[in-house]
Parts: sequence; C-alpha cells; structure tokens
Amino acid sequence: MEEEKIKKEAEEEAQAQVDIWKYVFGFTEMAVVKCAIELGIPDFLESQDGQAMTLDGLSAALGCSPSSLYRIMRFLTNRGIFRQVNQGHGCSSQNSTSNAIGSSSITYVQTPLSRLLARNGEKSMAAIVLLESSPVMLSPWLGLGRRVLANSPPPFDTYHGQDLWSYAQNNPAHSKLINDAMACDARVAVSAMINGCPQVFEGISSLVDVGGGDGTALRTLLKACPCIRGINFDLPHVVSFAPHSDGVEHVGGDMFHSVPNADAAFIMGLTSYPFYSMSSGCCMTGEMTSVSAY
Ligand SMILES: C[S@@+](CC[C@H](N)C(=O)[O-])C[C@H]1O[C@@H](n2cnc3c(N)ncnc32)[C@H](O)[C@@H]1O
Repeated sequence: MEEEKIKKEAEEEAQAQVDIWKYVFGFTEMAVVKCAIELGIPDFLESQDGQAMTLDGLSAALGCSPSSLYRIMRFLTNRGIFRQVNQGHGCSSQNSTSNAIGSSSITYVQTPLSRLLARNGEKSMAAIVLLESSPVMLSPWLGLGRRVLANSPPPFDTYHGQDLWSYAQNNPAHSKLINDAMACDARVAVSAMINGCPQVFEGISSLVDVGGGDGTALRTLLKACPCIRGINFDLPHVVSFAPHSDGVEHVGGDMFHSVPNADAAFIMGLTSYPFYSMSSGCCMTGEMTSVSAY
C-alpha cells in the first residue's frame, strides 16, 4: 500500500515537472498564432484553392527564409493549425521533420483551425487574436496579482489610467482593433442566433443593438430579417466610423444616460470584457418590450 502511494506521488511529481513548462512558455501559443496571421500564412494558403503549397513557395511568397518559416510551421502543424503533406509519398504527417529544411517536398494545406485565422473568412477570428495579443490588452494581465491584493480597479484601468472605452476613444488605431474584433464575434454569434432561435425576432419591427460596435450584428441580422429596422447604438467615436448599411441607423450616445426607443433591445458582448453591469449602472429611458443579454 505504502509502495503504491510512493509510486503515485512520484508519477504526479514527474507529470508536474512536465506540466510546468506549459506555464513557462504558455505565451508562445498566442505569439506564434499572431505571427502566422501577421505574415498572412492562412490568407495565402486560402488563396491556393485547396492546393498544397511548398515550403519554398510559401517562404518566397511571404518574403521570409524557409528555415525560419519551417520552425513556425512545425509548431503550428503540431497544434493542428495547417497540415503538412509530404508530397511524392501521398501521405500526410503533422509532425514529420524527416525532410530537409527548404525541401520543395514539404507542403502545407489549411485545416479548419487555420481557416479561422484567415483575415477575410466568414468565420474569421483573426481580428480577435490580433486584439487580445496586442501589448495594450496583454500588459494589464501581467499585473493581475496587484489587482487581487489591492482590490483596485480593473487591471486595464490601473495599467492605462483609463478604462478600455476611454482608451479606445483616445487611440483610434486601438479602437479599430476592438471594432474589427467585435465584428468577428458578432458575425458568428448572430448567425448562430438566427439559425438556432429565429422565433426570438418574430413580430419585431425595430431593434436597437446597445453597444453594437460597427453594426456588424445588425447587418448580419437584417440579411435574414429584412423587415426589421435596426438601430446600432454605441459611443460616438465608434459609430462615426461604422460603415453605412441599408436598414441600419447609427446612433451615438452613452447607454448609461439613455438608449433609443425600439420594439426590442439586445446587448451582446464577449463575457471577458469589462462591460460593466447594465442593470446597476444604467438608466434606460427607451421603451423596450424585450431585452436579451449575454
Ligand atoms: C464588448 S463590445 C461588444 C460589441 C458588440 N456588441 C459585439 O458583441 O460584437 C462592447 C461595446 O459597447 C460599447 N460601449 C461601451 N460603453 C458604452 C456606453 N457607455 N454606451 C454605449 N456603448 C458603449 C463599446 O464601444 C463596444 O462597442
């Protein structure tokens, strides 16, 4: 019995010594995926219409050295982001390193995961990765300990001296990163809503999307429900850059003061966002017959 306990403890300790490296180098997952998006690897492979692309061809197209690219691709194929196909053998291998680096026999194709990283894909998540991996968003996480100890304001506010939305107002480039990222989320979430519970929108002739970003959610919804008149409500600096779309009116304002009248309102957002409690902070003067949140 004692022997078994000692053996189990030794196994757990050995496993811990392996697992700890996930925390030491955890950031590499995000860094390498960001690198792939910035280099445009998913977009380039997507443009090949399913044809496998050689390592040499890919590095020439991207303007980088085959050996550096090979190391990035080896990491990514190991995670199921891209698939390595060894041409000439008709077989595929995710981890094979047997080919010489730079060999034209190493080729890559897209996978469902890498397709999500193409910038223009219908279900693209590239903009969310680029937002969350930006130094502006990442740095506050590194001060989480101080936030817990001091029960101070959210890490973002403490680090940047202002909340996320004020920061975005003062930094248009970051505001664009946020809006593009939210648009990715909106496309996927609204499509799922329309497919999963279309009855929610029955009988509604006007709908206000509170915190609707650049209006992607309403644009997506109105394709399926063209009879609805959409009001995209967000902060003035956000709606001032929102693209025009028939059937969608952009209104700028502060939801903690009032929101436009409509038959119904919806509020949607990534739950990890510092999107402070609507119920405690806001006073809505609009008439609303139904509200669905998160
Ligand atoms: C997490 S994003 C969600 C965007 C969009 N609903 C989506 O899910 O894709 C929150 C949105 O609320 C907006 N917002 C933040 N504070 C606001 C306020 N006081 N009044 C109106 N909009 C606000 C932000 O500009 C941002 O577009």
